Amino acid sequence: MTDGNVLEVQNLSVGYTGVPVVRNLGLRIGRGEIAALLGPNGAGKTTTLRAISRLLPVQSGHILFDGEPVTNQTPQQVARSGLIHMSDRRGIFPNLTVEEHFRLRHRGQKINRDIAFDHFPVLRKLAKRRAALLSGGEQQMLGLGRALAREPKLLLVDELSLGLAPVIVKDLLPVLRRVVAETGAGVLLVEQHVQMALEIADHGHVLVHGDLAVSGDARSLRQDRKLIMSSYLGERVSGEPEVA
Ligand SMILES: Nc1ncnc2c1ncn2[C@@H]1O[C@H](COP(=O)(O)OP(=O)(O)OP(=O)(O)O)[C@@H](O)[C@H]1O
Repeated sequence: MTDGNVLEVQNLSVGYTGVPVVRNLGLRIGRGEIAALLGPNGAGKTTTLRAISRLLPVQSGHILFDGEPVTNQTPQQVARSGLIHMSDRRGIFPNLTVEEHFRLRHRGQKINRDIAFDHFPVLRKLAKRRAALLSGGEQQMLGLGRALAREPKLLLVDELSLGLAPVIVKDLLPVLRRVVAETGAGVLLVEQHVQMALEIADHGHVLVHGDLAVSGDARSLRQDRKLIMSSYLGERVSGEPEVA
């Protein structure tokens, strides 16, 4: 394993039909690190993930994955190099069994089912069950298990918690901590549960209306709820937030 950043985003602007919704974004993720990308609805979090996994064209700026510029690469190329995007749609096929999900290739890649089953032993027991009959939490384990089974160097996770009870999310998030510790992968996590995300992340970034409002280490951000809240509300966040 070499030192350095698994992801470096420099001055990234990206959007739709030529109109940027994220502007001049900069962030880095080192090997074995988790970064939480936070912010209110419509801030541009999903758009940022889609640009990094090359699903959206970049308007300006650079994306370096594992030290290599990937701004001109396709989603297939970056996925083959280990940049795995778990979208909020989860990649679940209701009529396929759990086991069949691991026989599907993803963008031509083989999937190592045992990695998923080791992280989520319950999936082994549910191997013959159709995905449509799984609970929301089990489906999310399947989606995350499938992403992990592709042995990511960088994993982008969009709203793992979508539609799930907080207690289930609390069980799922620590798996990411274990994965980065064991494999040296990096994770960029978009999450609505701010405190939970900051508990497992190393760094936090708050995006508001497409601009980075706050960046810092997760522990400090966790202790500064006022700063996070005022940034979500689009208030002044440089220096001391103005809190009544
Ligand atoms: N396909 C699209 N075409 C045009 N505009 C879009 C498209 N997808 C998203 N947008 C707009 O881009 C902006 C950012 O959306 P994005 O989904 O990235 O935000 P988000 O921070 O992920 O929010 P949420 O938490 O609600 O998912 C929003 O104003 C949204 O309406």
